[in-house]
Amino acid sequence: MHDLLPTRSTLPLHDVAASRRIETRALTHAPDLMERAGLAVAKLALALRRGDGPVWLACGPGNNGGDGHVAARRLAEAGVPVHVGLTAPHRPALVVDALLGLGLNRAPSDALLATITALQACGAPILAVDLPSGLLADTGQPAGRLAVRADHTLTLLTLKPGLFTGEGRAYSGRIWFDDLGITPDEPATADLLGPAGRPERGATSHKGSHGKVLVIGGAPGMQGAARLAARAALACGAGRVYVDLLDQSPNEAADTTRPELMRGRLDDVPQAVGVVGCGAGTRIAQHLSALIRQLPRLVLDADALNAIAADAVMQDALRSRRTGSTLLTPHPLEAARLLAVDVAHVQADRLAAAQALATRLNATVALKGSGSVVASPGARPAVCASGSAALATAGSGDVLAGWLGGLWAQQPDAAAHAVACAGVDAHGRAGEVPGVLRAGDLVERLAAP
Ligand SMILES: NC(=O)C1=CN([C@@H]2O[C@H](COP(=O)(O)OP(=O)(O)OC[C@H]3O[C@@H](n4cnc5c(N)ncnc54)[C@H](O)[C@@H]3O)[C@@H](O)[C@H]2O)[C@@H](O)CC1
Repeated sequence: MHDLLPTRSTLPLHDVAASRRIETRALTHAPDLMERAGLAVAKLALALRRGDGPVWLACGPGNNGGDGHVAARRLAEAGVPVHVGLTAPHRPALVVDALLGLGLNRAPSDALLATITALQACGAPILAVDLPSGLLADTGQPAGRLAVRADHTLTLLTLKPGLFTGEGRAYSGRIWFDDLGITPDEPATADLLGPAGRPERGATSHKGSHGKVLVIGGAPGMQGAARLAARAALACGAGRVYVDLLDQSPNEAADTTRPELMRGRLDDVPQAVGVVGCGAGTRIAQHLSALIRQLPRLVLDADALNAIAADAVMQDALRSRRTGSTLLTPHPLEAARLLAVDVAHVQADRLAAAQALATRLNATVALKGSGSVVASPGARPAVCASGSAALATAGSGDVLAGWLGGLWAQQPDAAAHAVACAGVDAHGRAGEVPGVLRAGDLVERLAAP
């Protein structure tokens, strides 16, 4: 059993169907799985309980509840007072939520909601078994109006996508994992991203070795967005970064506080990685067709995505680009516009929405938000477990787009999917601070070795 985040390597995620298949096969040679699960829960409960009161184990009707009963027996054997039931004991030292796990298949009944409310109100820390009860394992959405908000979740046998995307991080608390001694014999449904190294900088390399980025955006009043993207591309290590501001005479400096940045246009650097759309407003629409046609590698963000959502011809142009050469970085509302659905639909199943968009536009999609999803046509999707609410701030998306452009410039042979996975994870890790992170400071944190 170990504390899972931050991840140290890329790990497999398995959805409910895959987890069930793994479990069924494992049971043929390890029939004591539930004993192993219950023991793991008891061990963690011992470490987490606060005070001498009883450990309250709220056990549901299925095997999740079964894990809870085994844990209760193990705790009692260790001399720990336990209370098994659906109503709260006096001053519990810990609550073990073993109401529902993988088997959740409908909105919780009123009776179940009452228990969830009681365990939430009793004041003790909550340890959820496998999943917080009421949270859907595949999507990270509550099945009804309430799910348990756990302080800790010990997930068993497999890692479920819903712990890491959608609302998963808000409900799961600190995530622990015990594989119960079983190696999954089933392909991952998705990857949980681990840290990726930075592009190598050879001892004899020069700026020409590290590629070019062209940032196009910054309409009236929104130049900061394009400048943040450009600074991020520069901080990432791109050899040359050019900015085409849509609100400036070509003779003005790109960014007076960053003299390393240059002015440039598509015709000046036709082979650059394009980072298009940051603070671009509606003006970007008139440039997009040429950019989509000409730039060999393209990161499209913000207003570029909105313009594409509104133009079927542009969508066709995007589809006809070489697979692996386009990277879209929508937030959920932008993804919803591109898919012609509402945001709730996107958030209800972020993995599915990102995959649908990737297929529809023949592009890699980095769907932002808690548990960013990277999806590409024909590739296994990835979920990013890093990041925090500190990133919920103006400009952090511009920084991501620029960072992705900078990474790609240095790895001309990389497909968009690999670039997106590396960049999204690095951005998330740099954003793991308490409080709020200003986007300019995020660039510096990303750049730090
Ligand atoms: N079988 C085994 O040996 C193992 C089981 N494990 C545990 O087993 C769990 C899965 O067990 P189950 O498949 O029995 O599923 P659950 O225990 O999650 O729940 C299944 C039961 O809950 C009911 N239910 C579903 N949604 C409900 C709702 N909204 N309101 C009220 N009742 C609802 C179902 O009708 C069914 O009776 C895993 O999450 C994990 O905790 C793991 O520990 C691995 C080992």
